[in-house]
Amino acid sequence: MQPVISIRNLNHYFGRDQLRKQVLFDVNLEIHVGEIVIMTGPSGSGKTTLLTLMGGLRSPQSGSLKVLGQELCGASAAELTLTRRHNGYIFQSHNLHHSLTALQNVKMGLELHFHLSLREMEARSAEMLEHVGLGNRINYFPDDLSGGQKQRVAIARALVSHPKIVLADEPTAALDKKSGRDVVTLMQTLAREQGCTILLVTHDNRILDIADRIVQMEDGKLTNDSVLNVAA
Ligand SMILES: Nc1ncnc2c1ncn2[C@@H]1O[C@H](COP(=O)(O)OP(=O)(O)OP(=O)(O)O)[C@@H](O)[C@H]1O
Repeated sequence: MQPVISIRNLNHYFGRDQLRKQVLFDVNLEIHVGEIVIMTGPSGSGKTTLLTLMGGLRSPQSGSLKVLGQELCGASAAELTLTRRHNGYIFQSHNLHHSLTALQNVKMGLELHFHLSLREMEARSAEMLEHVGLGNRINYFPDDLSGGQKQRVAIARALVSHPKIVLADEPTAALDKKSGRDVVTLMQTLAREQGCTILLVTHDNRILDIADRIVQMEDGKLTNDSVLNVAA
């Protein structure tokens, strides 16, 4: 079966001329449908850069990076935008809109899905909030929710459109041990239900066991790729 993400000889540079600095070196990686892959590595090793390239949030410069069969290296802005629509994103600081309720925040995850009516969007968003255990908080604003609850709203927003790929950057960094654990277990359950693929960047050793595979980044290079839950 074709990998969901296929990366070959990917290099990436920031800056120009004398300030040009290489941050990714000859990265090769394949991620398959339904896999949960965790990427770890020291600060500044290039994890977020790689994640944003895979998500179509920045343009790959050299090598090959295919997402769902689409080559992103040399892709147009319109093609990158299309790629972004296949993805759900979850970030460290949840990025919720403070002036919108939980329901309105989740509904934003459906706004590019033009075939749905407003009523359908609201119904699906409410159902998703129910699913993440916040059925009784749908009209709360983010400031009235705990850190773990906010992150669950962010998960609901990322998954409400049933994306094929979920990219998560340090989703537990701002959470205590129990909330962090709850959040990743929830991501794992939803991903299994929806058959989506997760790539999760983390420094949090407490959640490594949810991964099928752990890849290690060091100084812009992938140094290790270990398969864990072979039988899972
Ligand atoms: N927009 C940018 N312009 C210039 N350099 C950048 C930019 N973004 C990242 N870098 C540099 O690229 C390298 C990799 O950064 P990146 O954020 O990908 O690392 P990381 O492994 O995600 O780090 P952390 O774990 O601290 O988030 C670092 O040296 C960083 O300073």
